[in-house]
Amino acid sequence: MEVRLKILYTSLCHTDVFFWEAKGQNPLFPRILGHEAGGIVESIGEGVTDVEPGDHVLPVFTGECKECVHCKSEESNMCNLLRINTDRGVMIHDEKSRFSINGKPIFHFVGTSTFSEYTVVHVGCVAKINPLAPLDKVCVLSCGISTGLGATLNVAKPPKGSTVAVFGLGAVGLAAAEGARIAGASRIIGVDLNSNRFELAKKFGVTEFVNPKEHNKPVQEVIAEMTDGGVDRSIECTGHIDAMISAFESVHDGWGVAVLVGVPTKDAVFKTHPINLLNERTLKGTFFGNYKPRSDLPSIVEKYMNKELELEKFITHEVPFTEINKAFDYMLKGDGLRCIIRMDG
Ligand SMILES: NC(=O)c1ccc[n+]([C@@H]2O[C@H](COP(=O)([O-])OP(=O)(O)OC[C@H]3O[C@@H](n4cnc5c(N)ncnc54)[C@H](O)[C@@H]3O)[C@@H](O)[C@H]2O)c1
Ligand SMILES: CCCCCCO
Ligand SMILES: [Zn+2]
Ligand SMILES: [Zn+2]
Repeated sequence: MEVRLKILYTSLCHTDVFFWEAKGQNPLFPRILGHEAGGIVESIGEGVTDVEPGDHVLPVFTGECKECVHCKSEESNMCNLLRINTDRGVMIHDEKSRFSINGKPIFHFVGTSTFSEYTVVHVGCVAKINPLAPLDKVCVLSCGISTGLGATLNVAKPPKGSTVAVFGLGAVGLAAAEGARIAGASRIIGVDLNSNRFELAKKFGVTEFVNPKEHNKPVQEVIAEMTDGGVDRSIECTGHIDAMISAFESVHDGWGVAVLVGVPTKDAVFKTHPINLLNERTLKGTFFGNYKPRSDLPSIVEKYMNKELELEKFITHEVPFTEINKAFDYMLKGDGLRCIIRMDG
């Protein structure tokens, strides 16, 4: 059930950085990071029937076996067999790694490990896509852009004309904002500690900006004042617990819905007074925007091919693989959105 992929393009998501730093995550080294990518099937293993060598594919950090109760549910993408597991550094079939140096194993990362010219993944973690789709563009759909878009369209579901706040204006957050724009939100309020994000955010429909550092009161109070009691929907895309709590407490009582997307540190605790829930605010979360990777990704790629979805505006840098550290530098400096890493260089 495994396939070997030749990775042509990969890009850096902040999740890679969090697990590379391993400050708030369990360390598991040496491991090959990377999970947002595009490539071609180089060879297939026993049991594989859905793809064949030469197919263009997107690997995904959370898979779809199509057999379990989650895969058969219309509401869940949390596959029992292949759902995301950040602490597993081996393949599920034999609990061994497919990578080694001098006989010593190198661990996998979320079943993808795309910072490599070749990688091995479970076929359930591979979405076969239109071979005409440019892999250096659609690779960003294999994580961040689909996640942000889906967090809004599939999970927050803002009604037309509603108000939406997006916390964290990186690629994932701006994909969430794009989802709000597509859904017809009347106001999209961007929240970020880095005011340099605000200019670029305008391209994604963000029209109002709040930097929590510029206020001497909690940002949820600032947003409540701006919106007569709170926004209808909020999406958090930062990975920081303070922003998660603020995103929840910034939605309107009675009907507001907050969606958590950011990857929390292992010791994070979500603290809010229960009355904030009793007042009929709803708190949700999502991996991969609730998309089923193999079933849904091909049609999202088609939306891009049909010019119903823009991806170029999420791509701000490109480097050869030999200069991958520049991608980390850009992200750690908050410079740009997605940096494409070309595996041919
Ligand atoms: N749930 C999922 O399936 C999924 C998928 C992809 C990424 N993620 C997570 O989404 C988050 C965003 O990823 P990204 O690649 O867009 O990262 P990014 O670094 O490009 O963007 C994050 C943004 O959040 C801002 N920020 C940080 N702390 C903040 C705070 N307290 N208040 C307001 N803004 C704050 C940063 O300034 C930055 O602009 C990360 O935590 C990543 O791990 C989750
Ligand atoms: C808990 C890790 C979630 C990772 C999502 C892919 O960026
Ligand atoms: Zn990611
Ligand atoms: Zn399943």
